[in-house]
Amino acid sequence: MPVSRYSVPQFNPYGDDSPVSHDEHWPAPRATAPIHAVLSLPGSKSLTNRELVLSALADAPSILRAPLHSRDSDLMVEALRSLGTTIEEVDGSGGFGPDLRITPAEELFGSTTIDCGLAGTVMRFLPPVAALALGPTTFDGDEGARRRPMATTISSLRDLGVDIGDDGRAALPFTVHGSGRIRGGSLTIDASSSSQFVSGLLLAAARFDEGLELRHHGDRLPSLPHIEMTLAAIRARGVRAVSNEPGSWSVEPGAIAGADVAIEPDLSNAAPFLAAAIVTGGSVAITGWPSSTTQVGADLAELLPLFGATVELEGDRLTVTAGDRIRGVSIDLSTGGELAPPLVALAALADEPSEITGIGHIRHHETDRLAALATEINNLGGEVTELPDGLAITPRPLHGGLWSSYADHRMATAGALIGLAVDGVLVEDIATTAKTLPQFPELWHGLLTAGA
Ligand SMILES: O=C(O)C1=C[C@@H](OP(=O)(O)O)[C@@H](O)[C@H](O)C1
Ligand SMILES: C=C(OP(=O)(O)O)C(=O)O
Repeated sequence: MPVSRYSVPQFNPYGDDSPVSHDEHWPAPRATAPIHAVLSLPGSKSLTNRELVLSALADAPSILRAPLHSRDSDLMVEALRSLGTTIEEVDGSGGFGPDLRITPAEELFGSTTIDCGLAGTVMRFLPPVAALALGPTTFDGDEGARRRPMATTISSLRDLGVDIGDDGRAALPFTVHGSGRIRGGSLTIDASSSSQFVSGLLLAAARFDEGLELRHHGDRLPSLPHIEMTLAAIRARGVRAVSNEPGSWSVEPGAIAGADVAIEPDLSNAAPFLAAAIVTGGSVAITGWPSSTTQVGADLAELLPLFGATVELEGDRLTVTAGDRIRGVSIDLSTGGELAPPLVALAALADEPSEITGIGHIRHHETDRLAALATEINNLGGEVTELPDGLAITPRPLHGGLWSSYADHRMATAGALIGLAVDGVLVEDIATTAKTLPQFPELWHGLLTAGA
């Protein structure tokens, strides 16, 4: 499988030609004055990977403008190419790499192995696509990917009549023996550990003979806005896709249209940058902020004021300005669990205790994020306690030390955020930010030099 220019081994966060090892310890820059910066960010991972899948399943070519180019999106591109989709780079309309032209295959072919890396969107969105291909497709990924829940993807495809072998495994690696079609119909699944189980089925469902009536049965359903994002992306391609009642969705069978889609900036990746304003007593503005969006990162406009900040949206520029103190918060973050790492780091720097709950499912993200955040903040002198579905954070004076990233991009950026306020924080494996934002170290250094 070709290694793309954004893949981790070749990614150098320092901007020169020397190779960067995952073992290198990155001295997190310490802010000595309030940050005042304006920046723009690359495209959304969640939107890019949905649009890539829908484009591959469409009945005509598509163009993605300003898509994300990162490890997760490159893995998706390579996987779809290996199933027969043509994906070409064309002149870029954004500042972060080329646009993409996607020409669907006449017929998708398996007989391939897909490297999922650590990308939830690749491992949960592509098995249904592989079932629509002819021939076997083996899915595998990083060591950490083999620990992520896959049982619902596997059992749901089996319930739809797809052959996934039977070695008793409910995790990567596994092989989908695609027959080129899925009958579809009614299906009940347990998506309590990830909304991606729902999104993966819905994205392919218009290509099932009978479409899909999908129902969730389980004690909770995290990340609902991501399911709304999936439905909106499908509808924008001319397919009827609705949620009839909470926890139930239907997609009618039919052609998925080709489209010309502008990908919004990644608003979840905006979180550490906006939080940097609060940590340093300054202000940070992000340009290209959409006026309406399905991205859960838009909730930062309501979440950051809870920490005492002011948020203003003027045109396409969202500005966060620090208050005179960092307040503690009590938040249920079940809809936006991917925002937890930067918000927990912010809470560790507040002047009163916080509780962030509703996020038991983030134990199944890139790493067990509840354990990882508690361990790393406590190693620096903090007091964070794990709750069954969240964290209790009591701010303590923090000291420098090594911050482990656990191959988790959001752990690495949370360490950088703490390092702004604490001397001597060394972030292990900053290169892991290439999962969704290869430019992170460069943009972060840019924050500190802005206006200097
Ligand atoms: O569908 C998506 O693009 C995503 C869904 C969410 O997953 P979970 O439901 O597993 O939290 C989110 O946390 C992840 O970063 C991206
Ligand atoms: C949970 C995340 O990623 P994934 O898409 O791999 O699930 C994330 O980006 O925070």
